[in-house]
Amino acid sequence: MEDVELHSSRDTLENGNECSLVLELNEDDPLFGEKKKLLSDKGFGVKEKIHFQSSSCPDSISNTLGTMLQIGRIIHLDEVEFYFGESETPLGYYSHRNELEAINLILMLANTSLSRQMHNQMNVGKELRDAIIHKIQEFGNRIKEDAKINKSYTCEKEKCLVQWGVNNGVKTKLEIAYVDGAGRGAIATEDLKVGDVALEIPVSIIISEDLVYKSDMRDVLGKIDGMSSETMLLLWSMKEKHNCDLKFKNYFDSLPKEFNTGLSFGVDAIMALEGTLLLEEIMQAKEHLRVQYDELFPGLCNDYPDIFPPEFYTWEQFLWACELWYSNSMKVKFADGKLRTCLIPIAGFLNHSLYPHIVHYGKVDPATNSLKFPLSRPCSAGEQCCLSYGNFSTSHLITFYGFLPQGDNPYDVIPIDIDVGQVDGEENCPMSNWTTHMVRGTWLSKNHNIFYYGLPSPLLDYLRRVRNPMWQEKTLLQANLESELEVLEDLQITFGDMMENLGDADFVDGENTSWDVKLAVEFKNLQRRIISSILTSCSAGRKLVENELSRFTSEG
Ligand SMILES: C[S@@+](CC[C@H](N)C(=O)[O-])C[C@H]1O[C@@H](n2cnc3c(N)ncnc32)[C@H](O)[C@@H]1O
Repeated sequence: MEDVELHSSRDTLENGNECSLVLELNEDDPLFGEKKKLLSDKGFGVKEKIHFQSSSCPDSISNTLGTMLQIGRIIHLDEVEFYFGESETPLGYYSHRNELEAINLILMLANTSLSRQMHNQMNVGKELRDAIIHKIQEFGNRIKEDAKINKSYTCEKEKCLVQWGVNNGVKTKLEIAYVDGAGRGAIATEDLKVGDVALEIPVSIIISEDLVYKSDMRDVLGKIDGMSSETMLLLWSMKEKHNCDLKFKNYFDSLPKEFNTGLSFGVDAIMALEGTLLLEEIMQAKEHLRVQYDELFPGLCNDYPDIFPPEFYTWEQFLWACELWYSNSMKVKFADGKLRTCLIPIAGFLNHSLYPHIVHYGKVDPATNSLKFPLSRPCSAGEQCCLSYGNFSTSHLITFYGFLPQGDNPYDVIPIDIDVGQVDGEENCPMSNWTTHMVRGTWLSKNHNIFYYGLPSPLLDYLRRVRNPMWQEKTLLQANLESELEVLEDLQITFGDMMENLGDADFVDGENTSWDVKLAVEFKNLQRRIISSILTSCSAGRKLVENELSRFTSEG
């Protein structure tokens, strides 16, 4: 899961009856150059001071907010969004995540500004803040998800854990319930507003490397070359889960007996993944873990049987612990500035969503020495409250978390293996910095016109230059249209082959199919849907180009 930090902008205010906020692109942003150019194309600099006045005309605040959002969206673009971003999406914004980040950035600036304002400026600041909150509410209503809660599970172990947490200083506005298709989840017990803290966990109950350093494993593991603190913790948790008297008993008792991630896929599921990159991803991840296990065991059990009892350190238990850490750990930045991978009791019940309520978590508040989970959009009482685990593709979520998220995942990209870097005239190409190329479902793109076709511009520009090094711009010249046709034909061949490799569509018999085969088939169907959308866009694109080309023939 992600550690997210906001440091891309600053705020300021002016004297008099108007306010201003400053939105600034951070110079350390890895996409600084690209974003600077995009901002400039839209008429903005890397540091923009936006003025607004108290006004009886609501349109004025709304227009100012619109301008700030345009800048905020660009500031918060990640690499995938940037790659596909030129034509934005049918949603009118880049992605749900990006939109939520952009609005919350402006809210944070407005709040900070408001806290520093003179009395005569307060109304202006409040007007802006109300408009932002309204915008977030509107956005939230559009993306509301309906999670079905299964009331037949009483969640006794989970209740015990929450009670233990509360006794140890946890503050929560969530209760644990079974959610159809996602195991346990956290449900809001009251209406929660933007900025409300849904859950607060004191550092004292966070499971981090400090516990290993206090254990009898420390000296042995400390002597092993290349031993990471994550592996130490993994080995610690394999033993600790059998320790009935200890502090974290309630936590370990609440964990599933099996995790059902891609790492536990059986042979049938693996075979069902034939033709997909997920097959390779799972096989490589598992091979890596097997090598790691064989390096440590049975050696540690033979040499230190008291510290590493062999019955606790089988391959099956090692895999269980790996799945626990992959699917439940979070990276937390502590007050000392160090980032540690941790298990966090109770917070571990929060499920992932492509439309999350909570995106900024993972940094200990030094004032309270606790980890807070504040809302970036409202959550009504009875609604499941979700996190964003990070900007992950479905293949990553299946391999390490064992689920396929509901909705359109903008990170479901298919990388394209082409030899980059041999194109003449690259210095003239605005997108020449991309060293890898990819595609995703073309339904995610708004622009299906000629020269775009719902496909990413960096890829099309690259392929145009391979075909025609003199290719300059998107003009309806005969030579351009001819190379355009060739590019689309090349793509049709590449993706036609990919579709063929996936074989015929699979069907699952809901009742009799195991969880892993179901997941594998769902993933393969998703791949087919993406590739099919690309093939459809290519043929529609060819028709557009052929139509334009026919004018030359008829004119000639
Ligand atoms: C941090 S735990 C969340 C609590 C978990 N549901 C449980 O019962 O322990 C992460 C696991 O929850 C499940 N999960 C999280 N988000 C999900 C989602 N959107 N859909 C289905 N399963 C999800 C996956 O099994 C994942 O490995």
